[in-house]
Amino acid sequence: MIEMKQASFEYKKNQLIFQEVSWELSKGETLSILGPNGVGKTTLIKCLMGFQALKSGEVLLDGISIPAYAPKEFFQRVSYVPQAKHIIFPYSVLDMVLLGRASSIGLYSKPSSHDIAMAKEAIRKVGIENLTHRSTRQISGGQLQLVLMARAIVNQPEVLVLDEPESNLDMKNQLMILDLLERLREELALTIIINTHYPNHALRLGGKALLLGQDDQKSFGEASDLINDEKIRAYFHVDSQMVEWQEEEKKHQRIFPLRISKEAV
Ligand SMILES: Nc1ncnc2c1ncn2[C@@H]1O[C@H](COP(=O)(O)OP(=O)(O)OP(=O)(O)O)[C@@H](O)[C@H]1O
Repeated sequence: MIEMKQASFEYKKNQLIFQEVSWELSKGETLSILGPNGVGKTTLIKCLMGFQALKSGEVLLDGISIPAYAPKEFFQRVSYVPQAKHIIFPYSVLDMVLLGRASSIGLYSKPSSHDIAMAKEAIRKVGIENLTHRSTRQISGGQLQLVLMARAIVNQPEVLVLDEPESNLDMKNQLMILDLLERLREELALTIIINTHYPNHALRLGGKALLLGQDDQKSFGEASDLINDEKIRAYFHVDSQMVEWQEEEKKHQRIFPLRISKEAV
């Protein structure tokens, strides 16, 4: 459904950020992108969204290369959720979510009752109806992240791309975001691509993972296979301990960082 094929990118000539990265996702699958700071995760997401042009390789949506799509169609089908910390405008929650309808509303028109109904439905889906008329300046970071998620789903996209949506949130809000992603995936069959610093969030979300590391390291596969003590040492230079347990017939895995690996020093 969406795939990256042999993708390479450089900001400066002959300084590759990533090289020949490939992965593919079916409809309704999740991809977690993991790797140390500065390795190129955000850059890869920018290339995926077409905000940066690849040096070589391509991104295909339903087998068609992104530049072949009219931007309006592409951005209706593939929606991006930025990190909440970058939002500074004093819009109400409803107006912020309506911004997601901007491409359908037209430059000089007012939102129709249909646009407003869609915005309210998106607000309901993420569970923040009580904030509808609040200013986005007067809500918490976790609540703002939910507003941005409502804005991203207002056009009923097929793919949701999120750049570290849980990074500045406390434990409860992190779990709220993960629960919401799981619910949206179930209810809307959304394909989810998430850039995260938390291997445990990738394990919790399940599906696929892409590991990016230094010296052109890269691995793609099932999150539950890929995330293990050996890979955490190789990619993050940290010794870790995987813990597994059974709950309601379901096997769970979480990985705990123990110390900086001696092998890496
Ligand atoms: N606009 C830019 N121009 C030049 N170099 C850039 C630009 N943006 C990022 N870089 C560099 O590209 C590399 C990858 O950056 P990127 O932000 O993609 O990494 P990341 O894995 O998302 O990092 P983090 O986990 O810290 O968010 C870094 O070395 C960064 O300094």
